[in-house]
Amino acid sequence: MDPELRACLANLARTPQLLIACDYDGTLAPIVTDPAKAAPLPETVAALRALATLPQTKVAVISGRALRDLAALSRLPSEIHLVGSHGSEFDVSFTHALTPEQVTLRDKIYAAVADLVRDKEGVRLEPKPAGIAVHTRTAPRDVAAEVLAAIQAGPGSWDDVQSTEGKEVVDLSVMTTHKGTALDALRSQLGASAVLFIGDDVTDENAFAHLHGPDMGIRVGEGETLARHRVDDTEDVAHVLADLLQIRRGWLYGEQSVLIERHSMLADGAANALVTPDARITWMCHPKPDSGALFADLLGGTTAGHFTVEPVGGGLPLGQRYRHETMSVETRWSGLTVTDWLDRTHLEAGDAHSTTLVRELSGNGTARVTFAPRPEFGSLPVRLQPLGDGLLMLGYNEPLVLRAPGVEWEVTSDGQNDTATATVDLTAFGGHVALEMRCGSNDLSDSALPVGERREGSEAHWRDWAAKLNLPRLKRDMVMRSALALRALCYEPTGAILAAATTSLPEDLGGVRNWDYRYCWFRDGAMSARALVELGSLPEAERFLKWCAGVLESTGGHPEWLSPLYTIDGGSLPPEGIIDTLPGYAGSRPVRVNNNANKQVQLDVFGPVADLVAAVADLRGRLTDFEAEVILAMADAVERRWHEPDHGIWEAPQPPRHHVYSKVMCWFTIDKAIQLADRHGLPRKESWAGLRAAIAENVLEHGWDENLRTYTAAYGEPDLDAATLWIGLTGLLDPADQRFIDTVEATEAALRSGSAVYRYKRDDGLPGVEGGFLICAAWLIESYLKIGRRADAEELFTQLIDQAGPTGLFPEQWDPLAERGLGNHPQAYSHLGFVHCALLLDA
Ligand SMILES: O=P(O)(O)OC[C@H]1O[C@H](O[C@H]2O[C@H](CO)[C@@H](O)[C@H](O)[C@H]2O)[C@H](O)[C@@H](O)[C@@H]1O
Repeated sequence: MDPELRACLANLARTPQLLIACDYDGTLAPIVTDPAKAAPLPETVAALRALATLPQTKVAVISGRALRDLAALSRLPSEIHLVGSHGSEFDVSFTHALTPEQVTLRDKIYAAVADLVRDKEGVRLEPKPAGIAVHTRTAPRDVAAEVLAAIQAGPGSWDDVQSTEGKEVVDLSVMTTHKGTALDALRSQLGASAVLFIGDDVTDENAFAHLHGPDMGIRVGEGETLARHRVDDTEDVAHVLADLLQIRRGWLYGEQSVLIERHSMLADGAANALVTPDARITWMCHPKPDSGALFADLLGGTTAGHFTVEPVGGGLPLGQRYRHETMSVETRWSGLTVTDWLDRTHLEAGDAHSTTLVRELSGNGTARVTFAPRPEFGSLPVRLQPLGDGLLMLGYNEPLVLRAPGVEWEVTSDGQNDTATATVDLTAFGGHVALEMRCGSNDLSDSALPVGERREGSEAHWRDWAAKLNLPRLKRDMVMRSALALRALCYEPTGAILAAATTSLPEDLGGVRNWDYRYCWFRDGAMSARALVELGSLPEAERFLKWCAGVLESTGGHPEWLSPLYTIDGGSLPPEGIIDTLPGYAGSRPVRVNNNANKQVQLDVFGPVADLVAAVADLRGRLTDFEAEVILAMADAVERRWHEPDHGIWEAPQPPRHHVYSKVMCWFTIDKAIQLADRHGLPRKESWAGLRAAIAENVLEHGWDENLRTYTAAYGEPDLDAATLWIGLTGLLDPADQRFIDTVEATEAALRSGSAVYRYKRDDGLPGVEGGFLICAAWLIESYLKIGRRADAEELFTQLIDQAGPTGLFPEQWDPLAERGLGNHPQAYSHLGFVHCALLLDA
């Protein structure tokens, strides 16, 4: 196939809502002498049928034939829209749409044509609901010319009669529609974002004339045309459709869905990036981790942007690992090692806007490098210009260069975007090449500090930090990796902590449970910082609490009005949106940005923050003024709102309920405030003791279900929730109390399935089924320990270990049947749960 045609098809295949419309005779079916015997090519039918079953893909045939004849001849299934009579007949009851005058006129045409062609050798008539086709293909040439002239001078010239000439046919109709108007109607009816039209005849030119924007037209065979592309015959059409099917299917379902947990994260303390087990940068946002993606291959395949290094000879890597106690990742093949890391130099100089991704290639092999940045999730077409010691990206208002001295690039375009490729013989470079993608810079010159020194400096940051941790003996290295992952999710410039590095990795493969976690939740952030405090590191918690204090200020003295989450800068999130040009991980759509949960009421969020303040004060031995302000604000918020129903920790888009977990966390907040007053001199409020007792009494009475003999998810409702375990984990209920033991057992029975612990099983109003939550497994492990079931705790912990990817990172969830991770990655919840359990079990 012509490469330009293929490139355009590939672009078209990536439109969110595609309409494929084809003419019938001469396009799907080869032209034959007898119109009643025109059958479509079987390969064409197979491709059309398969295309029509794809999501976000519609198929239509727009023919000059009567709809009834088109259906009978083509035998196409009902999911393919058929339009007959040159775009007039959209359904079989069409004849009823003719006015009595049109019926009279059509019958007059039938009679006149019958008279004109009587005794004319080889001329065939094909009556249609709104007119008639006069075929001359089998007539002697002189007879054909005579009949054509007579028709044109006769009924073809009458008022309100439309005469259309095609291949050895003239069509007379009392309707004035044509294929262009039919295409317009289909486009709006089906909500197409782009259209492919394929046709072979003069009548198809009306459809080509109505194409615009990202649409594509293909003319079959000879003849003047408005279509931009041309193929020879109906067999070529079959090839085009088969190719389109393959490309679109790949795009919709994910060309290569690397298991979520197998991705490793690079980080510099502000930015992050994900790398696949075979050294493809598959995810990176710029200028901030919650900005638009520069590489969104993870959610849209290679066309959504990637940066790949591979050996020219191909083959799977020998392995991949983090360089010891750092956030640098090494991927090794025989003769080629790729070392990926994010340079901290700018950040340490106070520049949080710039990010440098360094990819060091070493060895004696030959590597192929493909650089395909696609800013803003691929919505900004870019050009790449070789310049000096590298490449300059054009078409993006953020400067970006790739420094690669001595590397020769070949730049190709797919019509929209440029891609740069290079073959690098490492021996010719002395065994080492450094590729530096500098985001936020157009400087291609050599840095003051050599790459090796910068790597040393960046790695020393992580190593020095890790060296100060109090790590357990149990699974020391994995806990270290979890700690580093949590540290890497901390956004140093503001102190915010991301819930995860990604958006829209699915909780249900192929489903719609895809959310954006690149923000800072009070709950998740506090729990993350708390886990690091448990490991002996205070700065992340101190910075996070400063971030909290900043956000609190923005409530104007109303901490009870806090949103559950904010941007990493402490701002409110814009409304949730969808990137409909991305097909999603393994076809899991939609890809969402922002998160509407920020408008929910979640009254539990004060508890983890209060717990963090208490842990920080205990470790430091003192409470600072701004931490005191934070805890007082949290206690005030609880006092004002604890009695209200809320949306709860899991953010289901459902009416608020009196969630047991939220009430428990309100109790926890006051309990921690009292503890801080006792231990660290926090000014005590008289009301706290009574408030704490009132909340406890309320939860213990209303959260209990006597029939089920368990605390449930919400007052008066029978569904269970793993978060309810916190009734015992906080100490609100003595873990030795039979009601807690019963709750643990009921939770295990209802929500645990093998190695997975589900958060709940109730219908949450969303389609699809999700995996077990790793953090819920951690809560159950802690609960087992609290009720003296150590062996069960150890067993579930071992199962949790198996859910980590090869470089030790955890996603949000686990599918115990498919044995694969689900949800955003790496997920702070999962890592903090793992750290906490390892510390508990190590004791
Ligand atoms: O819009 P189309 O689907 O291409 O229909 C246009 C006309 O196609 C048919 O006639 C043509 O195909 C016949 C079978 O191959 C051939 O014998 C004839 O010469 C062609 O003109 C159909 O019979 C007409 O009604 C359509 O108007």
